[in-house]
Amino acid sequence: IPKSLLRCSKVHKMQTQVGDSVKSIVDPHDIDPKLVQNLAYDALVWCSLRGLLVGDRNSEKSGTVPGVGMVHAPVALLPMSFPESHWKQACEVAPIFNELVDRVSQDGEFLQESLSRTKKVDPFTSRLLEIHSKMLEINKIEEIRLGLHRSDYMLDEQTKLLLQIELNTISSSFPGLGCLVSELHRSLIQLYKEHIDLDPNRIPTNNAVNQFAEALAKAWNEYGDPRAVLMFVVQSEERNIKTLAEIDALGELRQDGTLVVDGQAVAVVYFRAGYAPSDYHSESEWKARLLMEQSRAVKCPSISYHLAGTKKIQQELAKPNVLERFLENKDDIAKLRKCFAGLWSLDESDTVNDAIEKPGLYVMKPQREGGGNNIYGENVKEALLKLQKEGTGSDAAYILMQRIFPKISHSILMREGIPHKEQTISELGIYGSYLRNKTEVVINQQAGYLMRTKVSSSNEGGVAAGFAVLDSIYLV
Ligand SMILES: N[C@H](CCC(=O)N[C@@H](CS)C(=O)NCCC(=O)O)C(=O)O
Ligand SMILES: [Mg+2]
Repeated sequence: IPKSLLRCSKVHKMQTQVGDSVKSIVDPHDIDPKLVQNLAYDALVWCSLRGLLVGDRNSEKSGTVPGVGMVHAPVALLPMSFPESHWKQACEVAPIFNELVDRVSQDGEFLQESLSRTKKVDPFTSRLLEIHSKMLEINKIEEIRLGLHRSDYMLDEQTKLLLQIELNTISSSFPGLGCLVSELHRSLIQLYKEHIDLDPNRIPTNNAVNQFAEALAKAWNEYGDPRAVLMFVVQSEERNIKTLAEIDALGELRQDGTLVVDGQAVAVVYFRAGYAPSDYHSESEWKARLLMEQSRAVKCPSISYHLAGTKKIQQELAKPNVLERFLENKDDIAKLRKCFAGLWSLDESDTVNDAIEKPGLYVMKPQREGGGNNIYGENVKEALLKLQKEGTGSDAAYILMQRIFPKISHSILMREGIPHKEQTISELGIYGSYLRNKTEVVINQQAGYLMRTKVSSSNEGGVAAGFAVLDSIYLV
């Protein structure tokens, strides 16, 4: 570190009482500006060398030619402090949520019944349900089931409750980049240990990408055909993998149920697309989805896993006595219930009226994935009044959820090479991997984490959507 820095005063340590021990955490906004510049520079070099990169929206070549038009991923400069007790709680419920998704996925009647009114007013979810119905009609059994989930939480400041935002069962983003951010922060703290009094070991190890890859590989192994491939389904303009349209054009189903695409048998289909209406440009994509679902290939997710991850199912599972339908262990049920935020259908008129009066306390959610779809603040009131006026039953396309208010923290967000001091809130995602073959549970584990930090004034969260940055956690 340049000598000039060594004269910097030690970074303020903000003493905070956590439980009975005094822990020191650094307030990033107190860090000497010169030190911030050096931290930022070293962080950018690290990102460049270690592939903590994303496509650069400003470069027209980005996304077409490998390695061209990249920029460092939007990251926080230092990790976000997070209570160790809540970290442990989030890790502990991961395998229970994995098992719940699997049990729910096997209850076709529950899925169809819970989504029956949504089916009438939400064309996209209706198409998914049609594929699911077809599978029920042919009594399709998915013997090998693979789930690569991410359960997202916010820590409610007032109640200190860790509350689940949603459980993603399809295309759970950033297992790869999330691991790298933990390593970046550990390296920076190590490098600047003379100036920043933090312990790199308080950043939990994050092995999400390897654990996801291991689950995909083991699913391929369970399928049992060494010549068969693992196929990623992605949005167009990506390569070496397939879009839904290509699968329709190149895919076929053999008599024995083997899925063959472009002449190759497919053992595992891993969806990193197919979760949004925009992924289905025509009937071609829907035919591809059905073709894959009808096949023996292991789908990640299957149509049932996909439906089990809808907000409507999340809301139904939060109703009294519903978890008891799927899980036996009372302690497990209690652990899940403890992290359920308020969740209501729009049939509950008291709640709807309260949301019209106090819209800021609610989030209104359609059955959509991929970010940018939820309704906040005054827009909740307008949307509810509009639905009441229309009276077309379209309210079944939405759920209402308690708005969670996490603690506002100081953070320095790196965007396009520039550090920005911001007031932020964060959302912790815990990855879970689950692999089952008939009655054998081959994998059921917590598989790393993703911390996303965004400017506190922003309603939407997504990193890809450009609101949040990738972060890691510092246990306090
Ligand atoms: N391009 C697709 C993006 C897939 C996607 O949006 N996934 C949802 C869960 S469904 C998600 O994880 N959203 C949080 C990521 C963020 O904050 O931007 C991919 O990566 O496969
Ligand atoms: Mg989601």
